[in-house]
Amino acid sequence: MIIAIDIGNTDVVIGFYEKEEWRHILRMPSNLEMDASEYEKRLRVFLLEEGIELFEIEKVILGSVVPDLTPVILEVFDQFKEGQMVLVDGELLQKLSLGRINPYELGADLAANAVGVFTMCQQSAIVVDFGTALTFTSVNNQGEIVGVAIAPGVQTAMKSLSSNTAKLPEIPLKIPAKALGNNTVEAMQAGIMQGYVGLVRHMVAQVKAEMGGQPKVIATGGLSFIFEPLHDLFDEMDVNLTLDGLRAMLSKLA
Ligand SMILES: Nc1ncnc2c1ncn2[C@@H]1O[C@H](COP(=O)(O)OP(=O)(O)OP(=O)(O)O)[C@@H](O)[C@H]1O
Ligand SMILES: CC(C)(CO)[C@@H](O)C(=O)NCCC(=O)O
Ligand SMILES: [K+]
Repeated sequence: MIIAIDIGNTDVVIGFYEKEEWRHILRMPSNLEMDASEYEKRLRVFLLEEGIELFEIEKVILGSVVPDLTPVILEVFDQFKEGQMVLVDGELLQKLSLGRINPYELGADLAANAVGVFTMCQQSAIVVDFGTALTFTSVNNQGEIVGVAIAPGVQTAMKSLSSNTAKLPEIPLKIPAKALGNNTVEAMQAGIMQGYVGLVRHMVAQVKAEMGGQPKVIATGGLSFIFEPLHDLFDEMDVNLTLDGLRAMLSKLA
C-alpha cells in the first residue's frame, strides 16, 4: 500500500492506494489549532473503521502548501522512517525536471497536478483545480510546466465578499438560471457563479491559445462538480488527480 498526503489550505487529504486504486480516502480539516495527537486520533479511528493495517505500507509521500501544518502531520506519521517517507520539497521538485518554474516556489499540489495529468494523458494538458484557490496548471508534450494561473476559489471568493460587507450573507454555491437575480442570494449567486463560469471559459480559451496544439483539459477539486455548465469544456473530471500525481512522483523518482 502507498499513502499519499495532500495538505491543502482547506483540507488534509490522505489517500490509501492498494490494488491499483485509491481504496480509502480520509479528509480532515486543515486546522492549525489541531495538534498531532488530534490528527492521530482521527486517523486511528479511520484506520480501525476501514480495517487498514499500517504495516502493509511501502511508502508515504507528503505534499503540503501549508508550511505550518507540515511538521504536525509529519509527526502523525512519525513511525515511517527515511526511505519510506518522501516529502515533496523544492529539492525533490527540481529532480522532476518540471521546466522553467521555480521548484522552491511552486505549490506541491500544482506540481502533483502537473505530474498527474501528464501521467494520465501523455500529452499537453491543462488542469483546472477547483479548490481553495482556482488554479490552471499547463504542461507541454514533454510534461514540463508551461505556466500556472491562480485565482480565488469560488468558495473563497464568496466568503471574502460576505466577510467584507455588512449585509451580504454566505450563500449556497448554486448556479442560478439567470445572470440577474431578484434578491440578495440570487444576485450573489449570479455574480459569483455565473461569473466563475465565464472566468473558467475565458481562462481555458486563453491558455489554449497561448499553448497552441490540442491540450487536454482535465478538471479536479471537489467544487468542479457544481459547475455543470462547464462540463463540456473538460475532457475528463478526476477528483483524485492530485493524489495520483503524488503517487506518480514516487515512480518518477524510483
Ligand atoms: N467528491 C466530492 N464531492 C463533492 N464535494 C466534494 C468532494 N470532494 C471534496 N468536496 C468538497 O469540495 C470542496 C473542495 O475540495 P477540494 O479538496 O477540491 O479543495 P480544498 O480542500 O478546498 O482545497 P485545498 O486543496 O486548497 O485545501 C471542499 O469543501 C470539499 O468538502
Ligand atoms: C496556489 C495554491 C494555494 C493552491 O493550493 C498552492 O499551490 C500554493 O500555495 N502555491 C504556492 C505558490 C505557487 O504555486 O506559485
Ligand atoms: K496566504
